[in-house]
Amino acid sequence: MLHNHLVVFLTSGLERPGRPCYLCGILGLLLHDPNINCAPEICEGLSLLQHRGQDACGIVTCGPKGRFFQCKANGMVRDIFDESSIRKLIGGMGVGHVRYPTAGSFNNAEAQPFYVNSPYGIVFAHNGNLINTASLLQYMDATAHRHINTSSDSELLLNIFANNLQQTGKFRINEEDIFTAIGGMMKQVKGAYACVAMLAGFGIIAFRDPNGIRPVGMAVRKTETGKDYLFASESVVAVASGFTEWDDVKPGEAIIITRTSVSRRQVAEPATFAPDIFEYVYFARPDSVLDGISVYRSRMAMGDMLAEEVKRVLTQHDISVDVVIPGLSRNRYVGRTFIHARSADEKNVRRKLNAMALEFSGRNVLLVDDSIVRGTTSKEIVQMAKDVGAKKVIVASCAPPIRYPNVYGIDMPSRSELVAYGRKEEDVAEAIGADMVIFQTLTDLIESVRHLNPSIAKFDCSVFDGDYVTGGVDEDYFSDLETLRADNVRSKIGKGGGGAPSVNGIQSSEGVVSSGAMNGDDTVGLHNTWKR
Ligand SMILES: O=P(O)(O)OC[C@H]1O[C@H](OP(=O)(O)OP(=O)(O)O)[C@H](O)[C@@H]1O
Ligand SMILES: NC(=O)CC[C@H](N)C(=O)O
Ligand SMILES: [Mg+2]
Repeated sequence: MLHNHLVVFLTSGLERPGRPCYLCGILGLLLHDPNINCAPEICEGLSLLQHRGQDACGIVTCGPKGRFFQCKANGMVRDIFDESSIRKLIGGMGVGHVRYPTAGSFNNAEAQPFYVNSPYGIVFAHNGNLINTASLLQYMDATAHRHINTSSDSELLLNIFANNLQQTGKFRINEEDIFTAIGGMMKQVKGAYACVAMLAGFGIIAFRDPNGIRPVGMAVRKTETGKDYLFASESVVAVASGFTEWDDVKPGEAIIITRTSVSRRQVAEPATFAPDIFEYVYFARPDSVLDGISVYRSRMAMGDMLAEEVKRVLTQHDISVDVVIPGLSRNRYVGRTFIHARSADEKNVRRKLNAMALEFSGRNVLLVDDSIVRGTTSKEIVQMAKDVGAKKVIVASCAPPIRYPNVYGIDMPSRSELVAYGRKEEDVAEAIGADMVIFQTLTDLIESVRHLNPSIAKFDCSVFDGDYVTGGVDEDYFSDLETLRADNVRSKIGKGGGGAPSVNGIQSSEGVVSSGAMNGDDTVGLHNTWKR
């Protein structure tokens, strides 16, 4: 009975079209017919990836004479793009991005895709986070003499790529040169990066870091005249747009697609393949299949395993549970508010979820959630259950305690904000006001994902165990990350940033000089305001 309830609860979020969280989504599209504009489809695809990042979004297309057309700014896909801006994005190939920053700031100028004119004209979209930015910046400055205009690690990564391409010294580039350049770049950078790039008048390119931490895959669609190609963070985009043969980009692999050819090559030395397990716990859409693993099925398995653990712990403590939620009713029409202030988040939980007195009153309640990060949500729902008369409140978490920061592209609070940081499980229960908290074990979590594709030997579980698969993450880096995060939170709150930014939309006319409407951000950088 308990077992069934748990499974029902954990899957109750599965029909949701996406989850508010903090990451990035990337997309590339090449239509066989260059006379058909790809922007409407990229826009559709980005809206399917919106759950991966809600801070900024953008599309760059490549039209006749290899000319780029750009529209990007802070805001959600529905805010930035409308019929008029989409119509002006000309060309049959393009790149799209949805962003939540993990490096740099919330500045409009850091919205992606990024562009550099030399060599050849490159457009670039990145999901992930680099951990050796300090030395790379030094190299850019002292050796490569390339200017980086923002604090975004993605702009830096693009320039490292561009510098490697430059070194091939060719008048006209070919696939061999591109593979060589990406291989060179992979030797220089450390961290997580799933990327989609576009070379003016040439084609689109996808590559993934040697550990394959963040996802990206490819799919094909046959048309009457030839084949269209798609790159996307998640397979859900392919399925929704009639693409088939989804194929994950391999760790350390690069794929180049032109109108006439598809070339793929392992460009990095072999390394441990370790996709981020948090994609399965929380981030990815349940209807996606990442690295051969159905997110939906992995979540079902997590529910099964957690149910067993809960039964074991409750029996051990001789506690019985009368009701397992769903007993909270969710308001589906409340979006993210982009406010990180504790009090505001608390209020948001109450706007989103409401406890039903009938289910809770006088009973021992088991509340189940996918994860406990800062403890804001669980603390509030425990209090809500108690307010309507629950006797004992036990919280079960589908993820193990999160005790370490994420350095690979997920915006996680700094260590001191993590409720499980430096706390034993009993202390976490006390901090969130629960009578007991039961976490999924890491072994069970790994098993519930891994059994769906046993060929994956390891997952990045660093937020749970502090083991960073790339190595090279030192104390200085954590401190810098925490300072940056605190600055970003301060500047966002300082701007009174609640509610999705209201942005009017942007477009460039000719060339790639961006123009954009602002959401009150006072730093313009290379991003200009465009009024419709
Ligand atoms: O301990 P916390 O800091 O509160 O973080 C944990 C919560 O954050 C996520 O929910 P979120 O409200 O972001 O989105 P959801 O409604 O899609 O679950 C997650 O599902 C947990 O409920
Ligand atoms: N979440 C992400 O993947 C962010 C990408 C990049 N690090 C940025 O901050 O823009
Ligand atoms: Mg939640």
